[in-house]
Amino acid sequence: MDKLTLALVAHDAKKDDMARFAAMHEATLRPFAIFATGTTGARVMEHCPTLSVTRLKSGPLGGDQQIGAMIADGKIDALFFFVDPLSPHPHDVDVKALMRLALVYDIPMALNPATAERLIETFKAHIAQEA
Ligand SMILES: O=C(CO)COP(=O)(O)O
Repeated sequence: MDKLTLALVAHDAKKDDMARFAAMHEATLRPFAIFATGTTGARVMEHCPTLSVTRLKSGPLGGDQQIGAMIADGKIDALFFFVDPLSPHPHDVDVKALMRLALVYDIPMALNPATAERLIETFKAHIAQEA
């Protein structure tokens, strides 16, 4: 089976949650190819030294769009996007475009930690199947 590719993205107020989530599931995430927007990727790598994360541009500078383009190209198998619903974002159109493409291409998308915890369980099953 091909290596699955995951995308990690978090708004500033949710980066602690993303770092915690990635650290808690570091062993599960290790076999996957991981792409992240710039600052999210830096935080994840800080907390998870054994993960290899490809960092794209920061979200407001085009990172969300880069991940969206990867989704459109069929290169992302699941999106973990911890969204802050309480703050305005200068690149809100990009945020919406990223979520929209995940919907258009029907890839699993976790927008909060509660959903991410459930989605990651399905990847544990995938790893077990491969072993
Ligand atoms: O802005 C983002 C998502 O919309 C995330 O970008 P950073 O990970 O670079 O902060």
